[in-house]
Amino acid sequence: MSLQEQIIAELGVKPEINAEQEVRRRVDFLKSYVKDSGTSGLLIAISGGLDSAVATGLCKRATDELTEELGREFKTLGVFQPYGQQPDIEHSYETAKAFQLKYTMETNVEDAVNEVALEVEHGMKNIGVHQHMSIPGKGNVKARMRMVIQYAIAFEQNLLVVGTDHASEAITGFYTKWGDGAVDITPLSTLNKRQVRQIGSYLGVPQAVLDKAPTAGLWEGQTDEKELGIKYDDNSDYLEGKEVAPEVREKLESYYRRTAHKRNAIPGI
Ligand SMILES: Nc1ncnc2c1ncn2[C@@H]1O[C@H](COP(=O)(O)OP(=O)(O)OC[C@H]2O[C@@H]([n+]3cccc(C(=O)O)c3)[C@H](O)[C@@H]2O)[C@@H](O)[C@H]1O
Ligand SMILES: Nc1ncnc2c1ncn2[C@@H]1O[C@H](COP(=O)(O)OP(=O)(O)OP(=O)(O)O)[C@@H](O)[C@H]1O
Ligand SMILES: [Mg+2]
Repeated sequence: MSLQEQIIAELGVKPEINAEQEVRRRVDFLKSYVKDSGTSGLLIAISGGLDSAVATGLCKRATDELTEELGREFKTLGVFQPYGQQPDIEHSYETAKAFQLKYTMETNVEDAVNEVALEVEHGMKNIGVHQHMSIPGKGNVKARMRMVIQYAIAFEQNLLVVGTDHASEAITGFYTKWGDGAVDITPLSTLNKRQVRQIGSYLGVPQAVLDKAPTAGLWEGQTDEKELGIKYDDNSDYLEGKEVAPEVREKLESYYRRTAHKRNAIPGI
């Protein structure tokens, strides 16, 4: 078995999908998990990007169907979490509107993130390091602060935190460990980015969101493809078992190996 075949098997990616069937399967998965968990629904952080828009569509269908079938209300709560001013925040609001979310809120992470950064910089002085936090380091604090706030709200409202990780991110480990990677349930797992977009189009994700370049939004000008040096088309081809250029294969497999610690259970002795 080649490494490509092993990765595809581990991440459970199919070479092609039927959007309608995949949506049904994933909505059913969310419904049965929520029902068994005894919670009141789902919390999804909406960034204005594609993955969270698709997850929002799935969550809303699941909680609407549960409400109808069980005769009591199940919620999908959409949480917008800008750091200061978010230039594309209108896409988050458009997503919530497209899926007719009844419950939304905005929680700005800027002050909390800057407070953490100040404490880190203060602490580092004690070991003789006099510098600001690095841009990627502070980016990870943003992702983790979002997670802290999501879990605080989820606890208060008896909700589960929904993650947006999918196979194209899992293979590269392109998420913050214990940040956006720390969630209760991942309805997009086993899909590559092309398939996430296919499902998004089927669900009615706003066109502007379907068309935009994927970004973590952790610093100005950041895009996934620029940071990783790999196009999602190539990443998706690889996960569909297709032949890709040798340099693409090498890069993907190198990210996969380096980020194994994010996908594995915590090592102990
Ligand atoms: N071998 C090992 N075994 C166990 N743990 C290991 C380890 N190597 C590092 N670590 C730990 O992992 C930490 C590094 O991992 P992590 O903190 O995640 O940091 P890292 O993987 O370096 O950075 C996160 C990456 O994900 C991207 N990201 C973040 C958030 C959202 C999105 C998005 O698409 O929206 C993308 C971000 O742009 C960046 O490229 C180290 O500080 C260390 O604590
Ligand atoms: N500004 C934000 N507000 C709310 N949630 C956010 C924000 N930034 C990131 N998130 C959360 O972190 C997740 C990971 O971000 P990621 O960029 O991978 O997904 P996305 O933005 O939904 O889609 P895309 O990858 O196409 O940009 C998001 O899906 C969302 O749940
Ligand atoms: Mg994004």
